[in-house]
Amino acid sequence: MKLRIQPTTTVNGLAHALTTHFPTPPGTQLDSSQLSIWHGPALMDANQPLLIGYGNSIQFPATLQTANTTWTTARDTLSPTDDSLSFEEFFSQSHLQAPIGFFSFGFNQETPGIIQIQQRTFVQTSAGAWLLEIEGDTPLTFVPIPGVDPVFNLIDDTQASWLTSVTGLVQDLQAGVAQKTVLARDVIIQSSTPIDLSLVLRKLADAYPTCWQFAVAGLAGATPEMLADVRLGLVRSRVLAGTCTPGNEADLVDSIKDLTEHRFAADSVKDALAPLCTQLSANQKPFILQLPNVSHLATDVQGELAETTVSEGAPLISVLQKLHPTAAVCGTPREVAFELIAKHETTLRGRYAGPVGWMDAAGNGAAGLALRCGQLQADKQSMQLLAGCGIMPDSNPEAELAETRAKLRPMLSVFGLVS
Ligand SMILES: C=C(O[C@H]1C=CC=C(C(=O)O)[C@@H]1O)C(=O)O
Repeated sequence: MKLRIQPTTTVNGLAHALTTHFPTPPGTQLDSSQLSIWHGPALMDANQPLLIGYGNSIQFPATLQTANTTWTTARDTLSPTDDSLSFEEFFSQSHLQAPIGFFSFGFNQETPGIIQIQQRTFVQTSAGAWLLEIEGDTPLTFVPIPGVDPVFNLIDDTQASWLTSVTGLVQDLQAGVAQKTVLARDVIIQSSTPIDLSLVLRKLADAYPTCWQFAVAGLAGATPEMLADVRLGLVRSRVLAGTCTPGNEADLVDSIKDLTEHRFAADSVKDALAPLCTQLSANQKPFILQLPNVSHLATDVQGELAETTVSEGAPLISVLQKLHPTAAVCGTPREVAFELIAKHETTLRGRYAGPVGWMDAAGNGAAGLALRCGQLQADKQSMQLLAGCGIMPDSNPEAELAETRAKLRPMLSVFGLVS
């Protein structure tokens, strides 16, 4: 297949990019299941590209373990058209290797993930903007705008069973089975009309500018946690664990429970990255990341990747294979926590809490942790929203339940479902 790359007009943010480069015919909206987005702030000194993909051209099922070969197959299907910028010219302008793909992997190996290169991909970096389009594909398709305003309904019937699960897990933790385990629960949003994820992400971008907005194959949200940004031989990660409601940060920095919970998560990242890096640094003490709905203890980690990590396959994938699942979404020790999740959690995580992001042909890119998000269902009118908490031996189940409510708030607000 052939790919045409052309410079295009730069835009001022996500909303502007969508209206300028993905205009819909009158009376239609974008089909949420065909939309991929990556948008968000710089992490340390690494600016994030703004990426929007539409039209599911090249789609491969993949797990993190198969991702290297899957990505090589996917990217090698494309060569430039005669009237395209060459891939070398595109690289010299953007520092990205064409083509560019989106991915989203499951929390566990059994869950199918996806790698895809889309029919039209808009790419904007600090150096300019480009459109990457697969030649000769069928025309892009859109869905009709319903004639009536949507009505949203929330089904939140997991609170009681989750409290029971947390109580059982706390007993196991107090008995010394593990030190920390993350437990998640879900709620369902039902809409009277097809959900427009482009609108959802525009609202999240406005309300949560310090988070990374993402959408891949119907999984969409705004995550505050960067699992790994891998570019130019460097890896950067933001680890979050330990949470309070805004205004209670002074207690958070003194809470032994939260500091310990955070240390497990930060150590899991540093320990996984150390063998892959020649040099690794991190904040000595966690800092506070303030979001509108919650504040977190945060640690930023940065490393120089060893030559072997960079030269074998896609470096981002190699890093993710070692990192995932960190103790921010699984627990400590990892294998025991994984078993405790299987024992106590009744939620189907799917791709929630897995890596989600983008990658260029050379395997550089970024993966956020798919948190504060929802999965669009097959009917395109309902979404499963998920939120989890790091449970410790001294966790209070009611307080953890309140924390899930706070973590669900960004997505619920978009639908007007919180007061
Ligand atoms: C698992 C989630 O959050 C993780 C990330 C930050 C803080 C967390 C906590 O304090 O429990 C969790 O480890 C979620 O948002 O669903």
